[in-house]
Amino acid sequence: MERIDCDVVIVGAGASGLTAANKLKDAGKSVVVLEARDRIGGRLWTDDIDGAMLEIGGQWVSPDQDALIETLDELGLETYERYREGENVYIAEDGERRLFEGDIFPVPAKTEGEIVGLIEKLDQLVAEIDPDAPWAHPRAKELDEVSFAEWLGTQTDDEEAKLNIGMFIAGAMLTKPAHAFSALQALLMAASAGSFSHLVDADFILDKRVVGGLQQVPLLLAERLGGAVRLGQAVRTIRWAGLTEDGAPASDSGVVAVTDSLEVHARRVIVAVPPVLISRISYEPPLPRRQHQLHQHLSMGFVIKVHAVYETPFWRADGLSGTAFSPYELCHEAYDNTNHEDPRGTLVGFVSDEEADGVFTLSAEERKERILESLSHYYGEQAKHPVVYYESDWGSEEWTRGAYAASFDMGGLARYGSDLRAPVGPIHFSCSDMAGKGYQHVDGAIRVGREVAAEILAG
Ligand SMILES: Cc1cc2nc3c(=O)[nH]c(=O)nc-3n(C[C@H](O)[C@H](O)[C@H](O)COP(=O)(O)OP(=O)(O)OC[C@H]3O[C@@H](n4cnc5c(N)ncnc54)[C@H](O)[C@@H]3O)c2cc1C
Repeated sequence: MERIDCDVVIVGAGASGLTAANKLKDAGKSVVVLEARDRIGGRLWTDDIDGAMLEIGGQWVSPDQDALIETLDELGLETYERYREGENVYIAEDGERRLFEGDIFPVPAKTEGEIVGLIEKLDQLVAEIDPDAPWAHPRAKELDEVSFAEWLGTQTDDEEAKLNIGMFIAGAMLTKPAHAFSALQALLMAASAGSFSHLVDADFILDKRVVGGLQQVPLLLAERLGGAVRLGQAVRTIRWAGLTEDGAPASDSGVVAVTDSLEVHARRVIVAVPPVLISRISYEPPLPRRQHQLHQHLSMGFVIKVHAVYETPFWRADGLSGTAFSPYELCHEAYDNTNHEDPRGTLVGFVSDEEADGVFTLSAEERKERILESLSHYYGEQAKHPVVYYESDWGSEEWTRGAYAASFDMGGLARYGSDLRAPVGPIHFSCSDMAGKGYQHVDGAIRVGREVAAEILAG
């Protein structure tokens, strides 16, 4: 077994762990980053699939994400705007295809009124929520005990309004059905992006992409660490001294992170993995009861990101922006995802939660057919014939287990949220799925990485 000694060992070479590692290194600390996969980046993964550059994981940057934007500037990365000229498509319950401009879907006037009213109501509630402490809201417990679907039902009986508003958080963000998470969890999701209106505004939330791909962020962050990142090193065990009865570290002997071939001895460890994977590591002695409990109340959402590349962005010639929504379609949202200066056109569509479960019961061929059929409802027959087709399936990725990120079950956020990021002796936690601002996004991963590094430097 090879032994390495350093100040801080970081488990996970995603954006969060690598940000923390860079901040610590810049402050003069020695760091080692242990990564289970044979690549850097975690949920950021830009790859060549059949000759097309695809963003298999995260890709969009919105204007409020200042931690990510600062990092892009520091790394010298350029951004470009998502194509958005022309009309958007909405498909109604009866299958009618309607074109529209702006954010509000072309629905009957009564439904439109309900949608506008719900957005206003949600914006007001979201303004009361501190994304770093949603559990501190005076009605946190009450809002965490009602599902978002039920809460919507208390506001309106207009089914189409409920489905559309639900979609912005359920299918499009937490990627769980609206009955599976609380109203408080929905408010956190919106508060983390600044307002509910921001989530409704595709031009805001899906504003820019990075030339050459967003995986360059973790790749360049890793490069700055020299040889400190070790790939193919799944951390199996973390040894530490435990806590005394009053919660203080039992000794200052530090930690040992153990993989199949390495032992890294350090003063502190940052476990920078999705929270659902924290308990995949054995802790000797075990983590306290509170962590044992809280880690069982988080789960990953599930979405298939579908990439379809065509010889040309044919929809543009039809006057379409590529932006398309329908709560009644298998692909509930889809966009023009053409790469910077690429003559070929790319569409990206999303199949979420129970719809994703459903299509994974089909053969790969049938699934592709169903998904392309859905895209063709938005863009016409040509959508059925891509030259490259790919489904990002993060549910099958052992070191992620879902997409986009983790959220609490009903009641879990108010009950456990405040302890999610609390360090346990020399063990610290960092991940986008623990962020307030930028929650579930790269921006949040960077923010938490910075904060955990500062916490260690201050201690
Ligand atoms: C399909 C998809 C689309 C997305 N779209 C966007 C988007 O457009 N914009 C946006 O901002 N965000 C998006 N996201 C979310 C964003 O990618 C993540 O929030 C962010 O990358 C998470 O970074 P992280 O470092 O917190 O975690 P991760 O990237 O998950 O990194 C954790 C790392 O830990 C490693 N690991 C796990 N267990 C161990 C272990 N025991 N030992 C060693 N290593 C371990 C993993 O392999 C991984 O590399 C998307 C995510 C997905 C999946």
